[in-house]
Amino acid sequence: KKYELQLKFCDQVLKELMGPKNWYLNQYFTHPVDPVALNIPTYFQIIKKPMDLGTIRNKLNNNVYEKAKDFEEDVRLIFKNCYKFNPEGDLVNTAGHQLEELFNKLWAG
Ligand SMILES: Cc1ccc(Nc2c(-c3ccc(O)cc3)nc3c(C)cccn23)cc1
Repeated sequence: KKYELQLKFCDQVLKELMGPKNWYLNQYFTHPVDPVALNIPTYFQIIKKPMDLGTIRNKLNNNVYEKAKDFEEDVRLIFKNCYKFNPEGDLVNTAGHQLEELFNKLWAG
């Protein structure tokens, strides 16, 4: 009840981030990174706390987040992981920066 309104806003923001309009950016972040499928065997040695938009969707649906701040932390973890693994200038790194810009705009309300 207490943070219901905050979490409704999170849902709205997530819908936009994951929406088809932004597929060219979110396509890399909608599912957990699969190191086997992507042939990046070292991923879990580099990234200790994997996160993705699909996992966030599940956590939001299952009321795992108590408040908006917890949701925001997970979203920003996606970008942090992306920049740590994908070198500046790479396709996925650039997509991460652009999705982060969109998130910052949406988050500012
Ligand atoms: C050899 C190689 C190099 C880079 C990548 N990056 C990458 C990532 C990725 C996303 C978030 C993240 O924290 C790390 C990686 N997701 C993808 C996808 C879905 C397709 C192609 C490349 N992708 C994959 C393989």
